Amino acid sequence: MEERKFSPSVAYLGPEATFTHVAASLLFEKSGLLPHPTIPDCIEAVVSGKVAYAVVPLENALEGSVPLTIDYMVQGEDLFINAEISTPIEQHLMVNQKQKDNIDELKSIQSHPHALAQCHKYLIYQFRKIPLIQTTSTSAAAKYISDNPDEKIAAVGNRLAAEKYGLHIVEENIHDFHYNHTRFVVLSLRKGVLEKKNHSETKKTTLMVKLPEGDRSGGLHQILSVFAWRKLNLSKIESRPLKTGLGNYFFIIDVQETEDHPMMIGAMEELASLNCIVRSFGSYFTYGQLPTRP
Ligand SMILES: O=C(O)C(=O)Cc1ccccc1
Repeated sequence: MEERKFSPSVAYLGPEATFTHVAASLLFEKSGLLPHPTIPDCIEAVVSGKVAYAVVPLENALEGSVPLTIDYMVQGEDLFINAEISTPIEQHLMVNQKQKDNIDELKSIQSHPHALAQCHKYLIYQFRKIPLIQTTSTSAAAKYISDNPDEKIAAVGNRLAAEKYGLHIVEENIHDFHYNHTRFVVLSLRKGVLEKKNHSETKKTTLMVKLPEGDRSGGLHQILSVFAWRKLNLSKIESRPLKTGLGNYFFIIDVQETEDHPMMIGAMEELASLNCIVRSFGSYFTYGQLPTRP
C-alpha cells in the first residue's frame, strides 16, 4: 500500500508547475500546496504562521546557492529545516502554440535567473542577440507566454509547465551540463524531522556560524579545526555577507551528523567558547533522487 503523504498547508514558490512544486509534491499531498509568487513570500507565510511549512530552492549544482533563500532563512529567527528534497533539473525551451512557426522572430526569452544561467551556452549560441528576461520562477514565465499568445516570447522551464500551460516545446534538455540537481528545503517554525519512506540513510545538520567582531588571522581555520579533529564531515561551507559592512561574513555549514551527537554538542560548545555565534537549523533527512557523480 502506498504511504499517505502529509497534508498540512505548505507554501511553495509558484505558480503551479515550478521545479519547487514538483519537489514539494514528492513529500506533501497536493491539496495542501499553496503557490506563492516569490521566495520571501513563502518564507513570510511560514514565519507568520499562515502555513505550517514552506518549500523553497536552496542550492543548485550548477549555479550554487539561492541567496534570497539563505538571507531570508537567516533573518527569520525561529526557522528550522525539517527536510531536504533533491531533484534532477531538466530545462526545455517552450513557446505558445500560436508562435511555434515563428521561432526566428523571437523578441525575448524569459525564465528564473537560475534556469537562464543553466542554459547560458545554449541560449547564447542559438539566440545570440535576443534579450534574456528574468522572472520570479520558470512557471511564471511559462504562464506569461500562455496568457499572452500574440507576444513573440519563449520561456525556459520544465515539462510539467509546458503541459500545464499548453505550450509547444521547441527544444528539450537545453541545460548546458547534464549534472544538474537542485536542493530544496522544507522550512518550519518547529524544530522537527519529517520522517517518511525513502529517506536518506543518515541525517545532516545545517549550522550558521558568525565569527566574533574584528578581523583576526586564522579565524576560519579555527572554525574548521573544531570539526576536523572531531572527524565531523562537512558537505558544504559557504560565506554570505552579514550586510553590516564590507568584509563581514557569516558561514553556512552542512555537517554529516545529527546535532544531538556528542561530537556535535562538543563542536558547538567549542565554537561558542571561541566567541562565535552558532545557530542550528536542525538535523534532517534528504528525499528525492540523490545526484550520482557524472
Ligand atoms: O523557478 C522554478 O521553477 C523554481 O522552482 C526555482 C528553480 C529554478 C531553476 C532551477 C531550479 C529551481
